[in-house]
Parts: sequence; C-alpha cells; structure tokens
Amino acid sequence: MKKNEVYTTQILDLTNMAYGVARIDGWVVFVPNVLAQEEVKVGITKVCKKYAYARLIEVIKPSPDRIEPVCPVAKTCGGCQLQHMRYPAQLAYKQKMVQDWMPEQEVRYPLGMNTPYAYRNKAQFPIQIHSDKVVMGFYRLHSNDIVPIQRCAIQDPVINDLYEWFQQHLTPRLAQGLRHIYIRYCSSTHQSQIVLIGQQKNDWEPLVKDCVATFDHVASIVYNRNTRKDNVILGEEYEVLYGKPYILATCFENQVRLHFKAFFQVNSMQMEVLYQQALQAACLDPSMTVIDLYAGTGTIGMMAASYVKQVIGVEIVPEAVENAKENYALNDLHNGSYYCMDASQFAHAMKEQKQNVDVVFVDPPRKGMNKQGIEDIAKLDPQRVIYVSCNPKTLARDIQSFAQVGYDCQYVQPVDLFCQTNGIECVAKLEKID
Ligand SMILES: C[S@@+](CC[C@H](N)C(=O)[O-])C[C@H]1O[C@@H](n2cnc3c(N)ncnc32)[C@H](O)[C@@H]1O
Repeated sequence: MKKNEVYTTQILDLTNMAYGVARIDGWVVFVPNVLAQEEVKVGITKVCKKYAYARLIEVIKPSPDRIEPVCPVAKTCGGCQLQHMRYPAQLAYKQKMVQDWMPEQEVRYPLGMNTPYAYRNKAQFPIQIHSDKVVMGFYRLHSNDIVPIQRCAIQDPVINDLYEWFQQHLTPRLAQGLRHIYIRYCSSTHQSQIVLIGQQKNDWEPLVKDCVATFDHVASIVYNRNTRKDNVILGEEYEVLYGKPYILATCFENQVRLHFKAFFQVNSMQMEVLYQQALQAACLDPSMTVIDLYAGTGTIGMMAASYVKQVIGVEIVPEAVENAKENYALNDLHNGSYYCMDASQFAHAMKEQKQNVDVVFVDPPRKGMNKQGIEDIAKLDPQRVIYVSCNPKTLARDIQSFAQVGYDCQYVQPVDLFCQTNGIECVAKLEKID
C-alpha cells in the first residue's frame, strides 16, 4: 500500500475516535468522516507498519444515518467528529463505545440533548499571524494549522459574536505575541469573560474599552502570560484588564463564582443532567458525611450540601478552591469545608484520622485516578462511591480497581455533554460489597 493510492471499500466499524475501519488488501485502514456500512472511495494519506490512514474522496453508498453537517468546515476542523451522523445514531454509537470499554457492566442509554448544537460555554481560539494578517479559528485535525471558521455550530452564539468581533478588531500589532483567546459565556447570568493569552502585553486599553462598550455581557477581560513551550494553554501570571478574574455562573439554583483558571463543564444544560444523575445515584440522607474529590468550584458538593450533614471538598487548583469557599458563602450554605490538595493524598491523610464517611464523589480529569488513591478511598469505608468521568477508558480501568477493593459497579449512565464529537461523560454507581 502506498500514499495517494485510491481504493473503493466498505467501512466495517467505527473506532472510539470516530474513525471508520476498512480492510484493504490485508491492511487495516482508518478513515475519518465516514459511517459504518458505507461504501466509500478513499485516498491513502499515511502508511504505517501494520495500518494506514486515508481521506474520504466520495461516499458511494451512504449509511441511512448520514446527514449533511451543519458546519461547512466540519470535515477539516478537528472539533466535531460526528456532525455527519444523525443524533440518535451518535447516542447509540456512544453507548456502544462505553460498553466496549467495559463489557461486563450495565451501560445505560446515553441521556442526550433535544437540540444538540450551540451548547458550548467555552472556546479557546488559537491565533497566528501570517503575511501580516491575523488568523484565528480551530486547529485542523492532528495539526497546528488553523482552520479559520466563521461561526461554530456547537458554540453558544454569544461566543461566536465575540469571536467575530475579535477577528475584525485584532490587528497584527495587537495580536503580536498572542497565542490564544479564551472566551467563556454563562447564559444563565448573561456574563462573558475574555482571556488574552500570550507572551507579551500589548496596548489593549482601547480594544478593551471598545469591547466592553459593544457587548453588555462582557464582565471580565484578563491578560494571562504564558511563555511555556508545550501545549498547555494557560500560564500562571495574569493581570485583570477589566472587571474581576472571575465571572458568575449557575449550577441548579446555586450561584457559582468561576475564576478563569477553574474548571467548569462546557455544556451547562447537560451538566445539570449529569449532576442530577450523580445525586440520584448517591441516595443521600441528612446524617451523612460526603466527600467531593476533584471538586473544582464546588458544584457537585454544593448540590449535595442541602441533603447531608457535611461536605468535605478537595481540589488542586488554588483559585478553584477559593471559588468553592466563596460559593458556599454566596449560597448561604454552611456545611462545607474545602481543601487545596492532591485528592489521593487527601484520601490517604483522612484514612489516618479515622473519620466516618458515607459517600464519596470523584470527578477526576481524563487520566482518571491512581490505584493508591482508590485503595485509600476504600479504607475510608464509604457505603458508595459515585464516579463522574469524561473518559470511559480510564473509568473502565478504575471500576476494576474499585472492584478489587470491595466496590461493585451497579450501572454506568452516560450523559452526552459533547454532542457532535466523540466525547461522552458517565456517572458510575459503585456500592460497597457487604
Ligand atoms: C473534571 S474536573 C471536575 C471539577 C468539578 N467536579 C466540576 O464538575 O466542576 C476535574 C478537577 O480535578 C482537579 N484536579 C486535577 N488533578 C487533581 C488532583 N490530583 N487532586 C485534586 N484535584 C485535581 C482539576 O483542577 C479539576 O478542577
């Protein structure tokens, strides 16, 4: 098999990265933008030792699940892998993907959105200067080239408006040294935040004034200095150019003070569906002590706080911990204490104190938990662990580790927070084996 060769083939299946799988002359070939059972014409783009990649040239026999993507750059932009698939088929695909990672678990049908577009409350647009022109957009799949999009179909329209405004107003002089513009918008409070990320601060005062005068929802503009050479987007130092370093969001009836460095689910509507599932699985009562590990700004803990005796929260980002403490006060909740610490180390230290714990919520980043942390949680002897995860692969691994220390997974409920993409959130209910 050689690069640029053209083949007609059948797509057998989709991988969890939403690549179609074909078998051509004994080679496994991965093709984006196709669906299972389709007959397609493809061109080979890369040949590795045992497999190859190809691009779609033509769909000869389309799947009944194929639709025309809403976005004109869906095929080239790396953001959405599934825009060409009907939404019910996306949900079925995600259920199968989660089930494939954990064949022995009960994986329920994913809870999806009625309108699976315009949901994202946060965007990070890379910026480059080419031939004295500012280029903003999203990265092309597996590349650092920017696809200069017009409006993104999964972003909140307010973020698209801000993005268009910056496209028009950022001159090469003002964009000098900038790497990203990060925009967050909370529709429930109608507040947006803009973070200019780069290596140098430019004369942005007129731009800031103009932006604030144009959009009544802009509540915060921040310069974040990032001189790192890797692909971590945010740096440590920052300077507030307008407003505060945080904006206000909501989670259920609670107000959430949200620092730009603090995590917040990117789909606010489905975040509440997800947390409702976590709450339901937790079966809380007023005598209980609950731990909220990987707590962010305290959103899960605050939701639980009114049902239990006390909540103890742990989070590693200091600004998020500060927000969590402020958020309890803001919402007149008095039974939460939050600590800035590594979650596993906290579980270890708590075990020494022999404190009674009834339910543990864990919501780690994509890499999941470590075995020691899981063992230490088990030594706290909670009745149940509610595991919220954005990565079914590490969730499957950690469910097995919990099983080894006496916790049985009762079910896994996927919730679609990332419509049109191959991402999925899950809630797993783990119960102590008596
Ligand atoms: C998926 S987010 C969940 C946040 C929060 N539960 C929410 O829903 O908004 C994971 C959080 O874990 C935090 N984190 C990452 N590594 C950590 C660690 N080793 N110990 C404690 N928190 C950590 C991150 O800063 C982030 O806030």
